[in-house]
Amino acid sequence: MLSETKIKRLLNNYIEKETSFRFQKFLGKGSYGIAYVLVHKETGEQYVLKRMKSKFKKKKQSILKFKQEIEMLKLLDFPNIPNVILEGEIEGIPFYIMDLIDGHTFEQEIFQEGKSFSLEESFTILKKLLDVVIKIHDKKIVHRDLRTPNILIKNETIYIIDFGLASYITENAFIEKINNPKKLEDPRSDLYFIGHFLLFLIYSNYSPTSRKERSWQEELKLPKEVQNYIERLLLIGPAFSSAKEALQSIPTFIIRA
Ligand SMILES: Nc1ncnc2c1ncn2[C@@H]1O[C@H](COP(=O)(O)OP(=O)(O)OP(=O)(O)O)[C@@H](O)[C@H]1O
Repeated sequence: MLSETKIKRLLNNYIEKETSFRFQKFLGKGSYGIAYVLVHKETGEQYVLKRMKSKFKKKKQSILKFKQEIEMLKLLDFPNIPNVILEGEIEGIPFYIMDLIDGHTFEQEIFQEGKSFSLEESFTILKKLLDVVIKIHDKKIVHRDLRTPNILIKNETIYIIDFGLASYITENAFIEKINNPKKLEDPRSDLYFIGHFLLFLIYSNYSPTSRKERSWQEELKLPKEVQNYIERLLLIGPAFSSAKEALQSIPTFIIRA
């Protein structure tokens, strides 16, 4: 079997000899892939290399899924999504090089930096996020993993990474899998995740007043329009039909002009 150490060495040799990049450091490991930071030999700019884990080498479905991630990133050729610079395969292990987004994930912002966001700031971020998500849905793609570690901010601009769980939008998916919104091949899967993301932002500014377990509605005591809005994202209330509708329905009093 091809070990992770051997594939790392082969990939290292290939990158060093055949491309304009060199390995700099390990970045992180997910369930399917491993990511490294590369440096461009001439410009000194940093990039990210992501490769499939070698244990999936014989799994056709995993290889197809990994290649689909690359195909989607190439389709999403706008600035809020990392650009694919190069793609390839070593010993049957697909990999690709993309732009490094030199910002912070919202997981870092909230849980490491201890940042808190007011209701107005949370909705300003939501608005920017929906603008990007509308463009993704326009390409018939749904991300399906819009959580705080996959949404980044850099100089007030929002970026989305990790399309490992993304799918193409399927007609009628909403009716069929309404009970499992995370897996929906429908824009409303993203809206459901965005509802949770928005709650993380709002909770960053909340200090518990009681030890009792209470629902977010009871704890946050948000204005009724805001609560209804979040309930619609979370599919507790009537679902928005699209990210565009969710954007247009943001309660106007929250964001100052
Ligand atoms: N283009 C990028 N720019 C900056 N950081 C990135 C970029 N792509 C990935 N990362 C970071 O690299 C780390 C690993 O990412 P990767 O997508 O491989 O794993 P993951 O998010 O844990 O997911 P998966 O389980 O889907 O493989 C994460 O900490 C992520 O924030």
